[in-house]
Amino acid sequence: MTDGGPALLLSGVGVRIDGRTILHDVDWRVDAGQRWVVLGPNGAGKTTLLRIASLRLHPTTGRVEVLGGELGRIDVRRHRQRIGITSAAIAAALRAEVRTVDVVVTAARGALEPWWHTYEEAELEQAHALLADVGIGHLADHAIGTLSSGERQRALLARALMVDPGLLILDEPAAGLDLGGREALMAQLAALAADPSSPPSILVTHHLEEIPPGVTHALLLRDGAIHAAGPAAEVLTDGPVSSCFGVDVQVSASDGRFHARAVGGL
Ligand SMILES: Nc1ncnc2c1ncn2[C@@H]1O[C@H](COP(=O)(O)OP(=O)(O)OP(=O)(O)O)[C@@H](O)[C@H]1O
Repeated sequence: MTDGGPALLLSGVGVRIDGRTILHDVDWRVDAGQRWVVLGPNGAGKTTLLRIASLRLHPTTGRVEVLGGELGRIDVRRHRQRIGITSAAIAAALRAEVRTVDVVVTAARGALEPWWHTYEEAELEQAHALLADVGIGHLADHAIGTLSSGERQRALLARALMVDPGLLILDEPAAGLDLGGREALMAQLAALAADPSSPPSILVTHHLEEIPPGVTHALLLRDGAIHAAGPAAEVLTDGPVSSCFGVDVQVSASDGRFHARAVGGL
């Protein structure tokens, strides 16, 4: 983090592609100690928003500041190195034969293959320690392609943490996991959230059940615009969630977890 400033600051951000508005007038601030969840219907613009937050897309309008650097005035490649990210795109880009520990350590150079760079013993030790932290230390020497989906997600989480990030971005980390895999990941993310030294984070999901305990804030996106944003306990409630998704839902919360179910006829 930088001088107590925001990890992420978006002002008047808009994205237009081929004459179509994908994001519109987004103002958003993520501060130290905050853990955000971003929710919204298919096509709402969540992935586009994450691409901007991770410095992978320039907006058409507005201002983007990440970890103290303003987009347009920073070396984007170097700055990206300070953002830990897990996404299906990274998972898909990994060659199945790469060892799990190499999937983690290569993040230190922004690489996907171990032979492109040399790594110090201390970096390999850190990668092993991170795998142990996320509960899969015993799989360090296994090829990433042999891991279950849940184990792979945890390996990606370790990879994201390898860069000692100032901002952690998790794009649908629980997508496709079975109940056991999802709950193990939720426990892992809850432990991370409970650690005061963890960086601020942004997690995108489609399901309230995939929000880990410890999330502090929520942003609801609809049609490319912010529908609601603020403390999770206020935003993740019947009214805002129902109107965002266009479905009458009842939201319940217990022990830091959220559940939504439709009420009335669909
Ligand atoms: N490169 C692009 N060219 C054209 N349209 C795009 C491009 N990227 C995104 N879009 C469109 O922008 C809208 C928002 O897409 P985005 O992927 O950000 O939504 P999302 O909220 O992540 O959706 P989902 O929940 O389905 O993953 C969609 O209608 C999509 O088709």
